[in-house]
Amino acid sequence: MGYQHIKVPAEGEKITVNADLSLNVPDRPIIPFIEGDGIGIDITPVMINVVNAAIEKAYAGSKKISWMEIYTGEKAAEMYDGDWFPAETLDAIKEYAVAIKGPLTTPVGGGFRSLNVALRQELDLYVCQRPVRWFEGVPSPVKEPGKTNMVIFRENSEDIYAGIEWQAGSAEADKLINYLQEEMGVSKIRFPQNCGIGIKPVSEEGTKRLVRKAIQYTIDQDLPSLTIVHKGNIMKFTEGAFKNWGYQLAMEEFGGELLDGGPWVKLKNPNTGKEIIVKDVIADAMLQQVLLRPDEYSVIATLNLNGDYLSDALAAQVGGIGIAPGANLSDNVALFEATHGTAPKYTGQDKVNPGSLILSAEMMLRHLGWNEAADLIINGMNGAIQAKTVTYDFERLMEGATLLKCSEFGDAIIKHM
Ligand SMILES: NC(=O)C1=CN([C@@H]2O[C@H](COP(=O)(O)OP(=O)(O)OC[C@H]3O[C@@H](n4cnc5c(N)ncnc54)[C@H](OP(=O)(O)O)[C@@H]3O)[C@@H](O)[C@H]2O)C=CC1
Ligand SMILES: O=C(O)CCC(=O)C(=O)O
Ligand SMILES: [Mg+2]
Repeated sequence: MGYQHIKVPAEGEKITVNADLSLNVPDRPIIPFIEGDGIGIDITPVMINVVNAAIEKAYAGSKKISWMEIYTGEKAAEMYDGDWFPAETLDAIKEYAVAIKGPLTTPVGGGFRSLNVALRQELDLYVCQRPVRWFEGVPSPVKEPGKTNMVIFRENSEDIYAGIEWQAGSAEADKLINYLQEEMGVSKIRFPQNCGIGIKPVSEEGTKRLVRKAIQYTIDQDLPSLTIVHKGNIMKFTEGAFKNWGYQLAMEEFGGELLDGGPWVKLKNPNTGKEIIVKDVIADAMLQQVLLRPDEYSVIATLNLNGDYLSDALAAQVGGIGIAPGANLSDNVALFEATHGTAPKYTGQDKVNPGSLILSAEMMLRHLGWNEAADLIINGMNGAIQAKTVTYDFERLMEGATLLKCSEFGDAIIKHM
């Protein structure tokens, strides 16, 4: 495919996806990357350096990534005459099947909609997978951070988060409010004049495809439980339905049975014969559960907005969003990205922690089956942290630590591989 601004590397081949959704990964795959806005310019080059070093060390030149820059956000707007979201970026991600991105700016309360959400929607990346684990030595506000070891499966395509909303005073908001009042008998809109309004779609199909991935992950990783997190007591037909469909799926597709009459479900891991408990917790209670009894939770399946909140809250328990990785997944495309945003006040200072994006790349390497390189990244991260050579976010909370710049922390990871 010919691109306008994307330069396809001369060397390298495409990753392709088989009918059974497994990947064919050449030894020199072309991997598209979006540098990202704000601190993207600091962390993305460091991530690339660390990944290249890990691959070189693991495979001594027999494998190598051909990086291909693609554009979204501020950099795209400059290159594509004000287009923040060029169509060829989407084409490239689809064509190359695996990509990684830095964070992108989203204006609050107006301006364009989130480019991050748009990427997930346009590519139907319906799973946002965010593992939360503690690295020994990382400073944490909790007493026993090692007890926090969870993987969030956040529904990534539906919910109030999808941005279907109209501004107060707009003709569209007035029309919808009028429709709700006149046609649907709604009398509970407290101040119908000058009232913004949003829509929260949650479907059976959207819920089940997310929960299916979460249960499969629980089975594949031999984990003890899956917790459905929802606010179904209040939003009965969206969040409550998410819970019900989740349990239903566990029973119908995974052979689950009610535990002590329900609603919890137990199912057998077909690989290990061990029991997996599928349970649910209401979202507000979950925020205190994860602090008070973190070791009772393992895999979490939740809706889009809950998952957004829970991701940052859980990340804080293990050291903060500076080391919180993630993946956005469809059945045939994977786009890896950090949990945090553009942290604009730190842009270009070579200061922030590149750990989140590096660990997102570590997930990407496992997705490719390049586990040896992924393991080296984990070794390097452990080594750098245990040597107390860390970026500002950890250094300010650690006794006797050495403050490193963003790029120096990347070098420290490479040194400790
Ligand atoms: N997927 C994406 O691309 C995302 C984009 N965003 C967008 O990013 C912009 C900024 O959002 P904001 O709410 O400030 O959230 P951010 O996640 O960008 O930053 C919030 C705070 O988290 C800490 N932090 C973030 N990244 C790092 C890092 N790499 N290392 C160390 N500390 C870090 C900093 O804390 P401290 O001040 O304590 O040092 C920072 O001020 C918005 O436009 C938002 O929409 C937000 C989330 C995800
Ligand atoms: O798109 C954004 O600006 C925010 C996204 C976000 O916070 C997230 O995905 O965790
Ligand atoms: Mg977020």
